[in-house]
Amino acid sequence: MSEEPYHATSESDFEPLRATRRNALRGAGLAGMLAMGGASARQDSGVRLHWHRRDLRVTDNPALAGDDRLLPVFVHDPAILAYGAPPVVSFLLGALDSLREQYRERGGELLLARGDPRTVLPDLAEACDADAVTWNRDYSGLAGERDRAVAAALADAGVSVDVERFGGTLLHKPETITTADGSHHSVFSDFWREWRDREKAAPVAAPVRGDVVDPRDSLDEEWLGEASETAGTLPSLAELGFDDPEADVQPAGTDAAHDLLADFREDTIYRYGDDREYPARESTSRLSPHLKFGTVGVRTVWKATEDAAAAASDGDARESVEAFRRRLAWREFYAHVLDARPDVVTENYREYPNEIQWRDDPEGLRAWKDGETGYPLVDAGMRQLRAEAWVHNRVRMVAASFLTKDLLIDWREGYDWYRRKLVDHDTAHAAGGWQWAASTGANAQPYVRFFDPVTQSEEYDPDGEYVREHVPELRDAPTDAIHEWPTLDDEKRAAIAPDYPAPIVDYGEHHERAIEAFEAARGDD
Ligand SMILES: Cc1cc2nc3c(=O)[nH]c(=O)nc-3n(C[C@H](O)[C@H](O)[C@H](O)COP(=O)(O)OP(=O)(O)OC[C@H]3O[C@@H](n4cnc5c(N)ncnc54)[C@H](O)[C@@H]3O)c2cc1C
Repeated sequence: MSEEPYHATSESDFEPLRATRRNALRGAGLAGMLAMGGASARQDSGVRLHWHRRDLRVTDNPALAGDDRLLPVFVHDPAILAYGAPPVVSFLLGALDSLREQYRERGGELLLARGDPRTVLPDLAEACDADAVTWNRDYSGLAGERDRAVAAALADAGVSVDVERFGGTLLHKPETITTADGSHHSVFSDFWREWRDREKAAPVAAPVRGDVVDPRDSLDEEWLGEASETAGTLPSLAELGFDDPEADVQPAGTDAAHDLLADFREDTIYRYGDDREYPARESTSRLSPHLKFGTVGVRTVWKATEDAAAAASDGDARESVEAFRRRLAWREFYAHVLDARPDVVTENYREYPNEIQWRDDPEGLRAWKDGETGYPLVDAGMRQLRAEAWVHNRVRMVAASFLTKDLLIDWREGYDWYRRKLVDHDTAHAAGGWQWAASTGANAQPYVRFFDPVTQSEEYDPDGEYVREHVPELRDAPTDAIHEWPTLDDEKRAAIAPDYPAPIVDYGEHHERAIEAFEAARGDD
């Protein structure tokens, strides 16, 4: 089971890179071409190299504001791609295509390189005679480690540049919202009160024509060589080592993000308060992959909530807007937790005196992944995941609870499957969501949480609409039979939907088993 590793490395652990970097660049797309040429920079000065990562937009990007002329670059980094999967990487390529277009409209070009940023960025900074290198901060252990390594590599290469990290990914950086003793909040309600009441920055304007340099003007032709033709060439999924996604992945790019946000802000946000927990009502924003890759800025989303609140017709409508803002706060809460505890990706956040005795159950895990557990709401969610690379939050929780409590399978197995299948996979929210569902996470509740998949189905999919959409075997089943499927007798099940599986576990028995496992972990008598 693979996961973004967290190595507690410090800057001094990185080997000096200059000696090896020419070789490391060979054969790596633009980076390789850069390596083959000589390094004679043009006379242009005042160039700022901006390294795009999860901020694939030009509007509402604080790192792009300023007087220097901008040379943007994205680096396909094998160390990061190792944790990628077809849905996220396909969305990423769509987002890069859109970003490249935005730069072209401004007379510039997005440089697309492949290789180790510790070698690509110093070479490029040297080649364009950059005064500064900027990027927006990300919060995983791997990202922090990479930031330190790139800063060290720039210094080591003797490139005289200012390195500046911006906080464009969040409304409030981790160090600005803390408990009284300066540590991160582990209780969401405390965090929310403080986060909500803080003033929020407005989105910054996009750079205009003239602010952006064309690399063909900034980098010497001879030096740039073939790269001048291919600077904006996107690799294919196959070239990056990925198959096509199994799912129909939602459109990427800034236009798609802004269309979603505009529709949501005009209408859906006012029913978000009442409808957001009902998967069939399609009342959530679907912005998660855009917020993950930054094809929309969070300040822009916040501004939309201000506009919606100002236009709200009554108190209920304003409360609905507030319910959505609370979700944006969850996003930042988990990013702060990850920043403070990068190990939450692989280790329990909450300590139990004894190990939780997870079960090894390959057949149960397979049935869960394939949406064949015989629990219709769980199966609908797992099939939506494969079909759309996205799942409604309520159903993510129910499916995660089923895996970790009813099957008593380690949350890391579920995390890994979601990572491979979700288009919005985000280390912070995935670790936060999985550990919350598994009762190992940042959570104010001292008790072990269970979601009964039958009552969840009755409450949140009362007409069985969501299940019918994703589980065709149950399309013609009466609604009661959908909810009660796990407790129907075999004869009834065979008469109603002969092709849909019987439940793989008895909920009552397995509920008891999970309680015992958590009591043992807590050391209860
Ligand atoms: C087990 C589990 C795993 C999850 N994994 C991810 C993940 O990998 N990536 C991801 O973006 N979200 C994850 N979530 C959180 C949540 O399910 C999704 O953010 C949400 O369903 C996305 O749909 P939306 O954009 O329509 O959300 P909306 O309801 O419209 O919310 C707006 C935005 O707020 C943020 N948000 C909403 N709910 C949460 C939450 N509970 N935690 C953190 N941020 C939230 C997201 O950025 C979302 O796009 C997970 C939740 C669970 C229970």
